[in-house]
Amino acid sequence: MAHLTDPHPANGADRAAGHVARVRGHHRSFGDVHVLRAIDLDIAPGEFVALLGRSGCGKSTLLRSLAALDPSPDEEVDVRGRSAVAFQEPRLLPWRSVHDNVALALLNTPERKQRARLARERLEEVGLGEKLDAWPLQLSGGQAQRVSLARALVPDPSLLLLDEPFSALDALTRIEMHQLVIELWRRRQMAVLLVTHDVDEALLLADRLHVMDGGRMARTWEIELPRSERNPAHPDIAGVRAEILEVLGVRPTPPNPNRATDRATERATDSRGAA
Ligand SMILES: Nc1ncnc2c1ncn2[C@@H]1O[C@H](COP(=O)(O)OP(=O)(O)OP(=O)(O)O)[C@@H](O)[C@H]1O
Repeated sequence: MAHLTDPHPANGADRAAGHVARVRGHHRSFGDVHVLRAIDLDIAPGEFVALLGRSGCGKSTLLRSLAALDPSPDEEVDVRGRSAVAFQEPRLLPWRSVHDNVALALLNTPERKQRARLARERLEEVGLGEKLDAWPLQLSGGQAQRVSLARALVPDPSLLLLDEPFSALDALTRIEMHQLVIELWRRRQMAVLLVTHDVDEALLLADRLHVMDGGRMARTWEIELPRSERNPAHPDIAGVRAEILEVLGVRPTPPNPNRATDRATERATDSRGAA
């Protein structure tokens, strides 16, 4: 496992050559408040990148720049191919069926039958083929989040942006969603940028972790260990975890490897100074 402490990783140039996203010297201010300061980030095709940091450090603002939800100069933010976002709240229309919530994202597909087929396929992909006619209010939180993911997959994104999509879910549902996202990422070979407060989630899912602090990239880690071996008790994982918590200013509490839910429930939240 390589620990890259330089905010400008040595292999950044290689990544930039075939990137889906390249951010260079990106600044963003709201009035007098500088929210993003000289951000550099490269995401290669098929990479899984996690973005951690205390509340207000600018994670969602950076994600919004990558999703082109906020305007950014082309020379600062360059995203190739299509990007799509799923948010913490599924943002479904309650008066539309599950199927229609996904089909509505297919407005560029003029033919109704084709829209219906594509919406069904996306919902089957996230394991909701049986819920086409259900109403959003009839769904569990995890199912609603699956619909949100199905909708994000509509444009076949080369970059999927996930803004804390699992943080409102119970621990066991979160574990199922982790499996689903990894399955989708492998099958579709898309890049994923996951914004999360959950250090263990980031360590389990991502190839590369960035910690932001005060609008800057503070530190980067690359995780080369196969996901199947990413046990919280593994010395490499435990070591990186401790380093991340230190950068976040959180006193670590060791996870109990005998309880699967510990990994999902223990979170380094911003509001508490110590865990
Ligand atoms: N449209 C806006 N207008 C003014 N200030 C904003 C706007 N969007 C974000 N900010 C401010 O920018 C800062 C960074 O916000 P951002 O949502 O990016 O942080 P974050 O790291 O994602 O936080 P959290 O983890 O709580 O979601 C915050 O202080 C926030 O209040």
